[in-house]
Amino acid sequence: MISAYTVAGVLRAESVALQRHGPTVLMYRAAFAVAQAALAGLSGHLIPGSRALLLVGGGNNGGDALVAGTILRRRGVAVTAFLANPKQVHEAALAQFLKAGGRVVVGMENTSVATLFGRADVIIDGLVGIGATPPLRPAAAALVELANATSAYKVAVDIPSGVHPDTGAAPGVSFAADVTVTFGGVKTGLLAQPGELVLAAVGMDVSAEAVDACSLTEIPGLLGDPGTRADKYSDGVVCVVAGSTTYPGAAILCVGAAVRLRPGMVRYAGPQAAEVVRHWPEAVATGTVSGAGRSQAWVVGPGMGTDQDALDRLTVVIDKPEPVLVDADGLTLVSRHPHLLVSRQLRGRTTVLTPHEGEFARLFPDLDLSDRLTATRTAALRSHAVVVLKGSATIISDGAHTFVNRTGCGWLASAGTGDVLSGVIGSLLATGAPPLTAAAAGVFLHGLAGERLHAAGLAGASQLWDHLR
Ligand SMILES: NC(=O)C1=CN([C@@H]2O[C@H](COP(=O)(O)OP(=O)(O)OC[C@H]3O[C@@H](n4cnc5c(N)ncnc54)[C@H](OP(=O)(O)O)[C@@H]3O)[C@@H](O)[C@H]2O)[C@H](O)CC1
Ligand SMILES: [K+]
Repeated sequence: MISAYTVAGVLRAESVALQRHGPTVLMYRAAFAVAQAALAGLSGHLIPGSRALLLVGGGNNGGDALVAGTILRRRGVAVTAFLANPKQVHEAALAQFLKAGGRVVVGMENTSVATLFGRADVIIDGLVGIGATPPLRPAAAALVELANATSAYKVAVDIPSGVHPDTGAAPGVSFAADVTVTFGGVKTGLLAQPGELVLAAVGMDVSAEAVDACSLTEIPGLLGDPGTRADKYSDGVVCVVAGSTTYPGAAILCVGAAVRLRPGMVRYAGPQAAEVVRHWPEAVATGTVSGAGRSQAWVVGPGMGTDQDALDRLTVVIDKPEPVLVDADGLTLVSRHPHLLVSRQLRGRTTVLTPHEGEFARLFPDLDLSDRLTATRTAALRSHAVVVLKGSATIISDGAHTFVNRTGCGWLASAGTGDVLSGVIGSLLATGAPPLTAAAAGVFLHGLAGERLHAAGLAGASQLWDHLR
């Protein structure tokens, strides 16, 4: 997890840095980092003689690309700059680039455009940075589309063009960066972007501007040391209300994650009690929520179905004073019966909601998911809950603070992994950890477990619990 900054914050820090160092120094440092990323992407190619294509817009982002191209040129790379708008270009950077032997191309009617893009080993996107708002204008969008269709290594300067620097929304076409080299501080809009992220310290101090401080140094403290526990109840009991005759697996997965993450006491309440105990003899299982006994946190919803019986179970859990995590079928039921959440809000009780995008859209139909950061923040403010919007970059927000998780891998979107995540977060909630911390740490650990499994050549939700810690 990393700290991120809005454009307004970066610009405030930048104005101080500009006074101290001057624009040329900042641009050179930025460009140097971009050139390094491009050279790293060219590894495997012979650097002298390899081809770089610069997409150059009219602002400083284009200037950065031209200076990076100048540095590459001096390393023997054949560099061509495509000027999106020849009437507006960073003059000083262009002069240096030409002096170093860079080539300039203007205009899409040029017949060699397709060859130019097709032959490039690396493409550097300096069309727009933080001074522009998407969608891209047609000329820039056309260049991005051409670039995205190639297999060249793609380096974005500061932010992939077409992506909103604050929100990550991409309302039109956007540059499909393999790596983004961003300057001074990570822009909040980058957090939810795929691809590698490199932060280049160009000499500005953004420390006063952090909006989303994402540090998970507290994870070891959350997990605790089993050897120091007074007894099995002392660091919190989680009760899982999940599963049904149709979906027994959800109960096993959810309980399993909780048992493996913090093997204190895990309770289960529901129709799969016998099955749960068969898999997890350490769990205390019962058929009904009312018979479950005291717990410090509740997880409700995975695989429980959406029938009357499920609604009855949900209603009992929702009434609990302890923190409640609602997932999966629980979320579907809440979207049909919104008063259930309102009753928790009115009493100031802690709730964590863990929707994927489909469930989110049912819960908050008016929120625009093309801007996932803002949608999650707004949902959290509106529901007085911690909202975990699952996806390739899971976003966790309580409305005031927002975390974006970058651990994980593609197959974590498969069936059952959400049940494991609920068990993990529920188990952390039972420690008494602040709900935002528990949710963010849970998502982080779950992603890490996925990465470890992937590295071991394995996949599948039921393997995840072995790799949680
Ligand atoms: N933060 C730092 O320390 C450093 C930042 N640098 C780089 O500077 C850019 C920001 O540069 P700026 O000149 O403010 O703006 P941009 O280059 O991002 O964008 C302006 C150009 O984009 C055109 N534009 C605007 N909107 C669109 C659009 N929707 N589609 C296409 N083009 C657009 C705009 O054209 P106008 O006609 O509106 O003028 C400009 O041509 C930052 O991101 C860093 O890369 C420093 O160089 C290093 C230090
Ligand atoms: K860019």
